[in-house]
Amino acid sequence: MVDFQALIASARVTLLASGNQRGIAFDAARDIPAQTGKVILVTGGAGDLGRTVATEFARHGPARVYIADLPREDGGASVVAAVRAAVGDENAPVRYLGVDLASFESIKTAVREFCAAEERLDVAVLNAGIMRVRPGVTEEGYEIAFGINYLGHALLTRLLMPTLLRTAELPGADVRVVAVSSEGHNMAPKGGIVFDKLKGTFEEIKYYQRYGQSKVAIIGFARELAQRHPQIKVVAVHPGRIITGMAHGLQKESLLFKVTAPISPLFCVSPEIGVRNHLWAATGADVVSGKYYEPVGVPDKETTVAKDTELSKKLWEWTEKALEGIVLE
Ligand SMILES: NC(=O)c1ccc[n+]([C@@H]2O[C@H](COP(=O)([O-])OP(=O)(O)OC[C@H]3O[C@@H](n4cnc5c(N)ncnc54)[C@H](O)[C@@H]3O)[C@@H](O)[C@H]2O)c1
Repeated sequence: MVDFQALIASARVTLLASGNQRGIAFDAARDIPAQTGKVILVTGGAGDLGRTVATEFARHGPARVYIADLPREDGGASVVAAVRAAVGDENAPVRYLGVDLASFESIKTAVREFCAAEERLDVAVLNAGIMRVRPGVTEEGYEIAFGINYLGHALLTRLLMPTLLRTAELPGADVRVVAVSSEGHNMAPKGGIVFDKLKGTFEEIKYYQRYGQSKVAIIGFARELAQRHPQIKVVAVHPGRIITGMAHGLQKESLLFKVTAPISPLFCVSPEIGVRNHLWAATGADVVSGKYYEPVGVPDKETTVAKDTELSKKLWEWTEKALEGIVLE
C-alpha cells in the first residue's frame, strides 16, 4: 500500500533540497575579514556544510578553528587532515573537539576541554543537525531532533557563555553566535513547539515535523539570546538548499529521492555557496542581532510561528528549567 503522506513529505523535502539560492553576493575569499587571533567553533564541523565553514575560516588566519562533532575513533584526525588539505596548508590551525550533542555529559566534557585550551571564543556556529532519523531520544530522554538540533546547542552555548562574554570585552571584539535553522522550520507541528512532547520519541508526528519543531526552537533561541546579551551578535540562518549528508540519507530510503537525485544538482547549490549564509552571519558588517535570515541579508522572512515572541519566551523559560543546575564543575 502506498503511503501518500510519506510520499508528499518526501516530495516536499526533495523540493526543499533542490531549490536554489543564486544571487547571494557574499564571497568568502573576498568578504571574510582577517580572523587574526580569533577562536572559532563550528558544531557539525565534520559534515558537509560545517566542514566547508571551518575550511573558509581556516583560510583567513584565525588562532584556531574547532571542528566540534561526534567523537571519532581517530580523534578527528582525518577530518582535520581533510580541512587542512582543502585549505592547502598542512599546519592550518584546526582542531577536533569530540562532542555528542545528544548527551549533557558529553557537552560538559567538551566544553571543559575547550575552556582548558582557550581563553576566548569569537564565533560559535551552531550548525550540527539531524533530519531524517527514526524516532528516538537523547541520553536525557528528549526527542532526538529537538535534543540535538536545539537543546544540545542551548546547553553548549550556555556553558560557553562566560567565555563569549569575556571575549566581547576585548579590544576590537566582534563576538557572534550563528544558529543554523532551516526554511524547514515551517514544517513544524501546529503551534511550532509542542511542550508536553519534548520528552519521549513524539512518534505520532512525522520526522520532518520533528525537524521543523527543532528549527523553530533554534530561531526563537537566537532571538531570546540576542535580547539578553546585546554585547554579542546572535543570528539564525537558513543556509539554502544543498545536497549534503542529510540528503544522502534520504536518497538511500526514498524512492522519490532516488528518482529525482540525478537532476537535483541542477537546482541545488554547492556547499561552498550553501555556507555563504553561515559565513556572512558570522562576519558580515550589516548583520542585525536577533534576526533570522533567509536568504542572506534579508531578515524577517520567518513564518508566523518563528516570529512568535510569546513562543520564544516560553521556550526560553522551559529551557532554563530543563538546564537548571547544569554547570562545569
Ligand atoms: N543541506 C541543506 O540543504 C540544509 C537546508 C537547511 C538547513 N540545513 C542545516 O544545515 C546544518 C548542517 O547540515 P548539513 O547539510 O551539512 O548535513 P550533514 O549531515 O552533512 O552535517 C551534519 C553534521 O551534524 C553532526 N551531528 C549529528 N548529530 C550530532 C550529535 N549528536 N552531536 C554532534 N554532532 C552531530 C553530524 O555528524 C554531521 O557532521 C544542519 O543544522 C541542517 O539542519 C541544511
